Amino acid sequence: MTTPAIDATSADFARPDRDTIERLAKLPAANIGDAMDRLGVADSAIQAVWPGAKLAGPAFTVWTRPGDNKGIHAALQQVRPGDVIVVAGGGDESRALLGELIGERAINLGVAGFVLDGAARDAEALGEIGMPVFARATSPAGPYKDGPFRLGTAVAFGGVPVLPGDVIVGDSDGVVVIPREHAAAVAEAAEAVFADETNRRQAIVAARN
Ligand SMILES: O=C([O-])CC(=O)C(=O)O
Ligand SMILES: [Mg+2]
Repeated sequence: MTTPAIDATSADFARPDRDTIERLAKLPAANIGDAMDRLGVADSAIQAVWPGAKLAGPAFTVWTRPGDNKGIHAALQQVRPGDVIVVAGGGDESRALLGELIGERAINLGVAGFVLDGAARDAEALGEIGMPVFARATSPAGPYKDGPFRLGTAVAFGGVPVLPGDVIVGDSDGVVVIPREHAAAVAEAAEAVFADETNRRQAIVAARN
């Protein structure tokens, strides 16, 4: 049996409103995780591949055979500006799923960044062009380009379920996933965590002698 490799409707999923995404983008991933009962935090092995990389946006999901990036090329045909491409790559660290060439194409399309349950390469160049990429590893080894893949399905990413349109936030601590239907409530709760921690920190600093 064969199943279709590309779901033509995969870009049509609902996304949270921009205001909610912008509020989440301003918050530390740690505060967002705390606001979700410490759930929704992807495996901490998945980290920014260049220092200072940050991203926030709705998930465009890709499931791929480990080490194969045909699905990422297909996703670039359908992705919308502001989306984060979420690649469930089976945790494979042996082949880089993307590098600076895909990064440059993503800039042309307004993609907010990539989170990979897999590896990346060209990390320094990705930093120079400012394309945020989070990955489990870096490797100079290139990807296969044969498929199979799926776009726009539910995936498991770093041990966390991700549906298309869920919000992905990544910063220097790692990656969190916010369910789309809870995004506004989580933004509000995480803002409260941030305000509380800011106050507590100021009190700690004020007590310093
Ligand atoms: O060759 C590839 O497909 C991955 C890569 O290094 C790039 O996108 O620059
Ligand atoms: Mg390259």
